[in-house]
Amino acid sequence: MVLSDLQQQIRDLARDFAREQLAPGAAARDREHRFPRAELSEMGELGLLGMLVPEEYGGSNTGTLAYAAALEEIAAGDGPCSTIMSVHSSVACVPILKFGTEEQKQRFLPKLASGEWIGGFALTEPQAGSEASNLRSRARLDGDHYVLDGAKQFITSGKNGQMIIVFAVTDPDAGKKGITAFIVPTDTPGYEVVRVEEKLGLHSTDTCQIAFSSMRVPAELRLGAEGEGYRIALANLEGGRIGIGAQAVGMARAAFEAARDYARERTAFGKAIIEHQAVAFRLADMATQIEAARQLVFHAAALRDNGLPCLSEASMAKLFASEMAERVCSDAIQIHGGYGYMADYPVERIYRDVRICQIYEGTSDVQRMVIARNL
Ligand SMILES: CC(C)(COP(=O)(O)OP(=O)(O)OC[C@H]1O[C@@H](n2cnc3c(N)ncnc32)[C@H](O)[C@@H]1OP(=O)(O)O)[C@@H](O)C(=O)NCCC(=O)NCCSC(=O)CCS(=O)O
Repeated sequence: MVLSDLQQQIRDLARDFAREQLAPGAAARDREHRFPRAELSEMGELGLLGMLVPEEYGGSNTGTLAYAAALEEIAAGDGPCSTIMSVHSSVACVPILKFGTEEQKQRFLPKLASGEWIGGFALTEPQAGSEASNLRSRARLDGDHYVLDGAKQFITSGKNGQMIIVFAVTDPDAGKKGITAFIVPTDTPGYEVVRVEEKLGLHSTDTCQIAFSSMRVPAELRLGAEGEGYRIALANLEGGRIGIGAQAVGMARAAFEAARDYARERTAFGKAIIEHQAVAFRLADMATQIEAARQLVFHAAALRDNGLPCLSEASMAKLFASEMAERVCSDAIQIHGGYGYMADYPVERIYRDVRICQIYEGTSDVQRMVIARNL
């Protein structure tokens, strides 16, 4: 897949920003568990947080392929920033764009596209991960408000974000067709961050358990029709999975580049270790796997840009890229030897950050289920 001149320019802008503004502070933010608020504001100013939003709503409207290329670059500079960007763009902005009323689009998209607001997506519950329709959160209509009660788990930007798309059951007898989506500003009374999870990687993102107790959401913030929520969730996760594939490629590439550069510098047995065939072949395999994953991601993105079905292709891209990325990051550590295991070198952090790509927005086995259903 060859990017157009414009897509290359957008990718290069993201690459320069990620190298100059994100990568230098990534280790410190990881160590200090610091949310990248200033960095996100800069990303908003550059148009990187509104890439899937049309200009009329304040976005840069670059399309999914340019978005995937840019997201790879952001991920190569800083995995956590790419997670926030991916969730914000694919599963917070796009649902409003696709299913929102004109009033909802006017009210929320400009703030999201500029980065003034960061968005999230709350489908998962403590008992409902892969079986996403098994929701217990309830929403009942009371006058001109819905009243929401329940809990959500693993919600990116649940604390530091300003708006979350929330899924809850409005008709318990209707199964998957009883789920409804809502746009919930996080300052809504009754929205509570119960805890921010401690986790293996992505330390500068907030991954939250959220509780809603008698949370009153105005009826005009219902997204789509009553009962349409599950379809909205799955349709947007399809796009989200392309983004996570791109993130995985970017983090794998960063680990690969660190290993390649280290192999050029480090000597053993009288020569740079890259001149040893074992190391050179390992690097060649890593580069090949990264390129293969990138092409799967770009292919799914191009299908989506052309309005073509890409359910399986999005799952294939996420599955292959995320599993590839763990192998490549592990190989990158191996090439660094003992130093690769130490926090002084970036591969240790990237290895921790990339692991989640096989889990969130659908585990590898969920992707296999989706692919297998469509064989
Ligand atoms: C494992 C699953 C894929 C199983 O799905 P289901 O069997 O429950 O769903 P279906 O019955 O097939 O579909 C229901 C309904 O939706 C329509 N649909 C499905 N996919 C699409 C699509 N891509 N585009 C449009 N519409 C779609 C389908 O046609 C059906 O409609 P009708 O009944 O025909 O009208 C699924 O459960 C699954 O994906 N599980 C994983 C969930 C997951 O990824 N969770 C993570 C959420 S992320 C989060 O909450 C916070 C973390 S974060 O990222 O911050």
